[in-house]
Amino acid sequence: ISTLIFPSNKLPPGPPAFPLIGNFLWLRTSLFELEPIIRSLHAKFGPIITLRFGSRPAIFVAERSLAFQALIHKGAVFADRLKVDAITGTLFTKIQTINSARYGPTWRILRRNLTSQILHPSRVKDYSHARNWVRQMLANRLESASDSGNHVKLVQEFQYAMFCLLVFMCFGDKLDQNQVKEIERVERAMLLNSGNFNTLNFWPNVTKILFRKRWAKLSQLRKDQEDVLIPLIRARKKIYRERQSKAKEDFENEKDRLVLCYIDTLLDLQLPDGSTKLVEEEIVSLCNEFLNAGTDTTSTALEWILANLVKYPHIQGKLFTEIKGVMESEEEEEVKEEVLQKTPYLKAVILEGLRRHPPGHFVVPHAVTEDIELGGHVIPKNGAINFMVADMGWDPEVWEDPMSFKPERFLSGGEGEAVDITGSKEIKMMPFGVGRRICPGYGLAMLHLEYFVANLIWKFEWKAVEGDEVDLSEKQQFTTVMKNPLKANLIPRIKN
Ligand code: HEM
Repeated sequence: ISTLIFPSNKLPPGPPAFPLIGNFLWLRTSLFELEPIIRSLHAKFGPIITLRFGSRPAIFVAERSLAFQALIHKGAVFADRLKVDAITGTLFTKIQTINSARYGPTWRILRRNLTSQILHPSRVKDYSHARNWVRQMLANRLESASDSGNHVKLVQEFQYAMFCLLVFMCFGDKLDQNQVKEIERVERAMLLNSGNFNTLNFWPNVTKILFRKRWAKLSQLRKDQEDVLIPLIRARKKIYRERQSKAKEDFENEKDRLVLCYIDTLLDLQLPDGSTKLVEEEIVSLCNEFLNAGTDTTSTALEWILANLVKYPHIQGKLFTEIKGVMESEEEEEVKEEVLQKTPYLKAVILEGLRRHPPGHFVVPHAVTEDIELGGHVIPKNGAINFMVADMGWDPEVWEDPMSFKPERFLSGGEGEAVDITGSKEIKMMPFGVGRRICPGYGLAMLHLEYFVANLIWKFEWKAVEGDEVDLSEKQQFTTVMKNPLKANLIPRIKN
């Protein structure tokens, strides 16, 4: 229908579409596989192109100024998501998640709850003891593995550490290792299979017959998640309600002192219609989002950053010297969060990691609330709009020798000095997206990256394994990860 309203010459240009099935490219499952093809189509057709996936046009924007016009100037129009897809519509509850909610009152309430109750800097500070606990645990696990001469799968250790942290913030308590592993298992199973399920969204009535087994697996994975998370939600709800009834009169005061976890904030959340509260299945979906959004992305970034520090020992040396300069003594075990404001080189290393290796090479697809013009073309309401995050951070017009890892570019006099990653004045890089849908967790993510990189470098000297040099090739696995996972020799620096 949109083709009738908008003749295809008004849409951004692209390869011709086949009737009915659309561009054959949709048959490929992951955007990552399409990335080089999309890049070559940009070279041919320009910075904004259209591909057809099924009946829906997919627009790809590769230029920083166009992304700025869309996400900042016309931000309110470009902040929507596409209508609930078949998978979420069939299996999950109507609310879904912040990420998938349409731009409107429900999205606003869910997002504001997360940002003001959990991700607010004062609340984040309340969880510093949890970060210290996870730091110790990670360091111990890495140390005992390196003592035994085994090369641990570092990225799995990072994932587990981030999971412990996010589980703590979600459920308000340390869970034992088995419980955390169980949550990690059901969450990762869904995440790693998500690529296989994408095809189910095309003509669900047909795929329900053609891909019966895939649909059954999807239902099973969702059921596994509910089986693991619902008992934890109920247990926390009991604690929260008991405290509520015990201290009825001064509950409000107690609430101020109580460190709220994500579940607590969801239990009494009022939805826009004023009366309804979230049901358990909806809370499960929001927990899934919280746990997944903050673990895989951060552990992927950690692996890329440490890989570069192993590959370039002079950068690691410079970083260690900076950290040493802010520590009170060489025996001090923890690089405390308070000193992280005094480490500009550390920040430069993290930013360079996110620029050169953004965990997501595309933002989550956006949609527009109404048909709108961009770059002389029409962006239609039924289209999915993708922004090429990696390409923005590799633009040679901004970044000198963009594919090299050079943290110095973020220091005084460099092209990235005082870069604003929220892109509110100009987009130079956008690892967290920009505008109204910008990742609400970016402050927490930056803190986690700075804290863990600083502590891991303070604790160990990271050296390449002889004959097994660091390989920076990429592969897609929900995020863009190292094709050959990082291996390193970890030599403890501090003798306790
Ligand atoms: C290095 C770590 C992280 C990276 C690179 C990252 C990146 C992103 C990106 C690119 C988006 C999509 C933006 C868009 O659609 O335009 C996003 C959305 C989101 N992220 Fe993150 N993220 C990270 C960590 C976190 C953390 C720690 C949390 C929370 C605990 C989080 C929660 C979310 C949520 C809820 C959304 C959906 C926002 C919305 O649609 O309004 N992320 N993130």
